[in-house]
Amino acid sequence: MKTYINPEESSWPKVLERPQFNLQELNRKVGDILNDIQANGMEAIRRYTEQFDGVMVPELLVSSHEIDEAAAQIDIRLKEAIQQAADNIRTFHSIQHPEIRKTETTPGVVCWQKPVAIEKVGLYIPGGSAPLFSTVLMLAIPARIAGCREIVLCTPPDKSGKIHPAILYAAQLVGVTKIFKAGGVQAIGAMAYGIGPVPKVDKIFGPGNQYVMAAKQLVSLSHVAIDMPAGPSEVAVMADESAVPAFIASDLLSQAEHGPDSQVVLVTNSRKLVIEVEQALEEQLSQLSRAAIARRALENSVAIVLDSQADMIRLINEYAPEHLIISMKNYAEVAEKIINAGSVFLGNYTPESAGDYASGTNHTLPTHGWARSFSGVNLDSFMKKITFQEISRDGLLNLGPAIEIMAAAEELDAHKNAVTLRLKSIEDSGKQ
Ligand SMILES: NC(=O)c1ccc[n+]([C@@H]2O[C@H](COP(=O)([O-])OP(=O)(O)OC[C@H]3O[C@@H](n4cnc5c(N)ncnc54)[C@H](O)[C@@H]3O)[C@@H](O)[C@H]2O)c1
Ligand SMILES: N[C@H](CO)Cc1c[nH]c[nH+]1
Ligand SMILES: [Zn+2]
Repeated sequence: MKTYINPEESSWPKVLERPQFNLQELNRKVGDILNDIQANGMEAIRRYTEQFDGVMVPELLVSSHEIDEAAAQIDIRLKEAIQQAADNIRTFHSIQHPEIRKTETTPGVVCWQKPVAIEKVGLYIPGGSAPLFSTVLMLAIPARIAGCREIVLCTPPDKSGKIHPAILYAAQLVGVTKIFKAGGVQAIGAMAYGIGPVPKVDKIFGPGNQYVMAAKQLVSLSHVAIDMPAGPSEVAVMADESAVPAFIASDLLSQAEHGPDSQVVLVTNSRKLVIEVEQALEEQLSQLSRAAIARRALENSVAIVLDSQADMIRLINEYAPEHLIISMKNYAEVAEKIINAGSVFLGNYTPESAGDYASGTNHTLPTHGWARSFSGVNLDSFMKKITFQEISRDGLLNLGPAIEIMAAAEELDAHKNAVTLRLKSIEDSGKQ
């Protein structure tokens, strides 16, 4: 981790720069694969699965036998943990149900908005370097609560053509309707276009590596909606002298171990803390199975010392981290001033892993600064809203003249006429 002491504000964008992809090259490569999939369907999907996942998969659809087999392989303690996490995720997302509220905007003019589930959703579950079965819970539980009719899941097969049993177990537990062995761009193309046994879905959800993220963005230009750009994981920690260096190191490493393109950031007003965190990082790294990945992510990462708390807050809002941990004495006060972050974790006893797995909040969150404008996945993500209105005769008498004047001013006679004809009929019926 590189350390910066009171960097000039003008240099913050450079200091906070995220690992860059060659976007043009990435989009060209991913675009070519998508075109091939559109043109050659299943043959292309099998070919790319062999090329990128190293396995030929004759049948994409996971059978009920494979699902039963997986359930038998899961340890009872893992099943209980998954159940506890699922219950909390269900509780937190259930309270997000929007109310239907009618309002009378003008006497006789009643308007309301009704949330309706998106019918067919596609969930992408990363599987390249770790089987993220927790992401199954994060996506399928709100999809079920929203009432989505078809919940399709794609995830890459391993070298023997199998899917990790915990992914299959979690998927059947929370009501995924079909599971397919497809990863990366192949999976996104299959769900966007509807290829072979994979149905075309209306919206694709889920995180993934740079290829998955680029594919989601490309198919969203013309074929399907997507949740948001959710790419390589990141965390920022704001800490003062009340923080525990070992806890901070563990939180930084928990996101660094996701992938070499992850980024972690420490912002503090204490130089001593930076030194202690660096020592703790070294101690903990030696015990991690994914130490090599985490070390590479730490090369993208920074510790920043800022003497003023107001500057710390401004810098974090500029960075807009996917996850933010606030380990400061006055964390509640600081949290109030955060305007750009995917998910915020308060105090010394709230590790970011809690949100990754089991506290109930969603871990599919905007990365790469997209937290400035996107929310993480929530119940609303699986719904669209239809507006309704009903206007009575009196209502049209009250509102009609304004519509006529506005339509005339926009020189749209037919629009005006749709009101004028009705007003005239009301007038005529009053004369009889
Ligand atoms: N933001 C979030 O909410 C969130 C949540 C969980 C995970 N993540 C991130 O998701 C990512 C998961 O990445 P992953 O790689 O482990 O799994 P992945 O499933 O996203 O990607 C694996 C797939 O990438 C494709 N691929 C690999 N090399 C390729 C190449 N050269 N060209 C084209 N396609 C290629 C393969 O088809 C493979 O199946 C990590 O970066 C992690 O940080 C983010
Ligand atoms: N931290 C990831 C989101 O950025 C989610 C995750 C899944 N499993 C562990 N962590
Ligand atoms: Zn994580």
